[in-house]
Amino acid sequence: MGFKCGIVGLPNVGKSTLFNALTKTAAAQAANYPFCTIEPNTGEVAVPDPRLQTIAKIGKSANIVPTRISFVDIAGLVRGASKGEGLGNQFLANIREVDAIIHVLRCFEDDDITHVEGRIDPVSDAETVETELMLSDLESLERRIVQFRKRASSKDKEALTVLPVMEQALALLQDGQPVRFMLNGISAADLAILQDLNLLTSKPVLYVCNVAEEDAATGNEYTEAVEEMATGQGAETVTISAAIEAEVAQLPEPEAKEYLEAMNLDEPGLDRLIRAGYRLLHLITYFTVGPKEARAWTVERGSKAPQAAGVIHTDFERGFIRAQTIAYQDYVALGGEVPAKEAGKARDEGKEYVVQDGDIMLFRFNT
Ligand SMILES: Nc1ncnc2c1ncn2[C@@H]1O[C@H](COP(=O)(O)OP(=O)(O)OP(=O)(O)O)[C@@H](O)[C@H]1O
Repeated sequence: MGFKCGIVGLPNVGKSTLFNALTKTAAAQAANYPFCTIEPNTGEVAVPDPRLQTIAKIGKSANIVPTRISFVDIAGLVRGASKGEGLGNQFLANIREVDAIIHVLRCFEDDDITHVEGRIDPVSDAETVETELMLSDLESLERRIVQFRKRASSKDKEALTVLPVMEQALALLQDGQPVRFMLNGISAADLAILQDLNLLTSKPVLYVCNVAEEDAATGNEYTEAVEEMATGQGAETVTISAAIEAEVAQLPEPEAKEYLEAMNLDEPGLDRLIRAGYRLLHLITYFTVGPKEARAWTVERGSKAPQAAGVIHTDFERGFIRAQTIAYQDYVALGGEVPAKEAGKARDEGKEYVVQDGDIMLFRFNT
């Protein structure tokens, strides 16, 4: 399916270090040099989900197959990017292709690592990046809206439905606010229109505070400032030390655990980040369980059973008849498929069933 989170931020804030850790590869070079990430690098990562181990144990599955999402390491942005400064245009084009934004903010001090603006101030950095995105959206929307206004005045049906959404987005941008602020409570129809406009600031955002090793468990004054800003926007924040994560990612399991314990961390920050990215993309997981494998599958929140079946195979969607569905809690509490069936907890769901996070599903279909 390919749901993508783009890793965005000023140069030298730790984007590539984080991306490397995420994908456990050296594919994206980390170096103390602005613009070292020139081509966008995309990596797929497994979504950590402890429920998968639990159901695999109950279902006596030989293999565990997690679901995956993609991260894209995007070149650093500088002030003026919307006017083509730095790698401006390329940066903006790359953001256009992702579904959500992981905005990395430098919350660590290190005199050896250049800060493009010469001082550590993550809130101001966030504003710099956001301003460039808003300027780019403003320019593209102002250009496009002229046509729509003309068409709407001659009662063009499409223009009449699209224009109010455009006007609302434009008003926000002119007021110095990102378009995502209109997502709260938006109707499904307007959301579809907004998504078609593909504005940079309409994408959901998650802030990552990249801190020094010693602040990984506790955060610091910078992360507090970022949290306050994020809370005001209704956005999530994840505090992580990209430098530690890059090291942990290289270690074998037992050593990684010891290292994390020594740092007072109960799990890799990356696991928290991946799960937060998954939520940001409005994704949920359903499971299939059998002797061969226990497997997690990704669907968008609100998907119906046939769409979920289609993630496994298009034939499953085309020939969908029904889905035997067991809630995760029931599957675990009752001890598997057979006892769940005996207890009447295996429901037969039809085409209109909206899949719930954690459902254990078995599809019946005609080919
Ligand atoms: N939490 C951290 N603590 C200390 N140093 C860090 C931390 N995270 C990253 N660094 C260091 O900061 C430098 C810049 O990191 P990196 O190359 O990942 O930045 P970037 O945002 O990808 O930059 P660019 O946009 O220029 O590619 C590297 O030397 C990296 O090791």
